[in-house]
Amino acid sequence: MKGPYPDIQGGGSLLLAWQIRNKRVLVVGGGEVAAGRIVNILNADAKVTVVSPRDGLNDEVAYRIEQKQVEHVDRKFEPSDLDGVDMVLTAVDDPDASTQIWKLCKEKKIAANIADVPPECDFYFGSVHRDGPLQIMVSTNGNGPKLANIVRRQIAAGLPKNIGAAVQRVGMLRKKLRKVAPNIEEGPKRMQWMSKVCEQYTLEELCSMTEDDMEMLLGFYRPGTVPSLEEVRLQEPDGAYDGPFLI
Ligand SMILES: C[C@@]1(CC(=O)O)c2cc3[nH]c(cc4nc(cc5[nH]c(cc(n2)[C@H]1CCC(=O)O)[C@@](C)(CC(=O)O)[C@@H]5CCC(=O)O)C(CC(=O)O)=C4CCC(=O)O)c(CCC(=O)O)c3CC(=O)O
Ligand SMILES: NC(=O)C1=CN([C@@H]2O[C@H](COP(=O)(O)OP(=O)(O)OC[C@H]3O[C@@H](n4cnc5c(N)ncnc54)[C@H](O)[C@@H]3O)[C@@H](O)[C@H]2O)C=CC1
Repeated sequence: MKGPYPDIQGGGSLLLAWQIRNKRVLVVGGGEVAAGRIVNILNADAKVTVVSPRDGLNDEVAYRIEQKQVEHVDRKFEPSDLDGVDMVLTAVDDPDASTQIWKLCKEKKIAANIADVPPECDFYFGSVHRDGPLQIMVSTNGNGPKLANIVRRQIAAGLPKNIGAAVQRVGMLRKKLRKVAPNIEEGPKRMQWMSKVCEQYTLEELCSMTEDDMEMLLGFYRPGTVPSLEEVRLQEPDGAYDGPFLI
């Protein structure tokens, strides 16, 4: 019999938003695959070290090194490279080296992605769409990386143009709200109010919210009710809003 709870499908992977900021990531190899990995982890503000002989670097990786976006160790991998490292990504054209690194990572319990050996990966990369603070990742769980890319681009094409900006504005408002209603016991009401703002305002309205609008809106803060943005702006002393009601 079908129960009231979600069915378990199994066989998937756990998609998470890993907070790797300021953690140390070791990239072994400096070719095309490494270049893609480096973009992903720099976008998450990690501290990146690339171990790869200089003559094997592709142009993009060489550029990252030259710009000091990553540190570079100009030689092949050595086990001591794993000291103090939080995550390892290998992208080398040498299966024996990959396997050696994977074994060492297992011993040291360091999470690793071994680009050429899916069964040895603790996690896979996915195809990621990024728009400001919004990220959308598509995974086919190893079945079809190119298809992941195609699905991701299709999803991105269907998104509202200003969705990233709306997310950024909502982030600002949530931060300010926590200052206005900081107490833990206010949590459920605060969350309901925030959900209501997101549902009630259009994306255009969310994007257009200035800091003055936010301060004024929060001045109205009463759990359970959300005034329209028009009402909020009418209260602003600097006449920030000159819509139809001001005539
Ligand atoms: C398992 C996984 C482990 C991992 O690397 O994390 C893995 C493994 C392998 N990929 C291979 C090939 C290709 N990979 C791409 C592209 C991407 N690969 C990515 C992820 C993943 N690749 C993980 C599973 C993700 C999932 O299933 O959803 C993406 C999504 C993310 C990223 O790499 O950052 C990125 C798109 C980025 C974007 O769109 O933005 C292309 C297309 C291209 O290059 O244009 C091709 C050629 C076409 C094809 O094969 O589809 C091969 C060699 C196969 C062989 O030798 O035949 C292996 C090894 C194997 O399968 O044995
Ligand atoms: N997961 C994925 O999305 C994909 C994985 N691959 C696999 O990833 C691997 C790397 O691919 P590419 O970047 O295109 O190769 P590449 O040949 O462009 O680069 C390999 C790099 O590894 C370096 N290297 C080799 N041995 C090393 C060692 N012992 N220590 C440090 N650096 C070392 C080389 O100097 C070079 O910079 C290949 O095995 C390929 O089959 C390929 C395409 C996609």
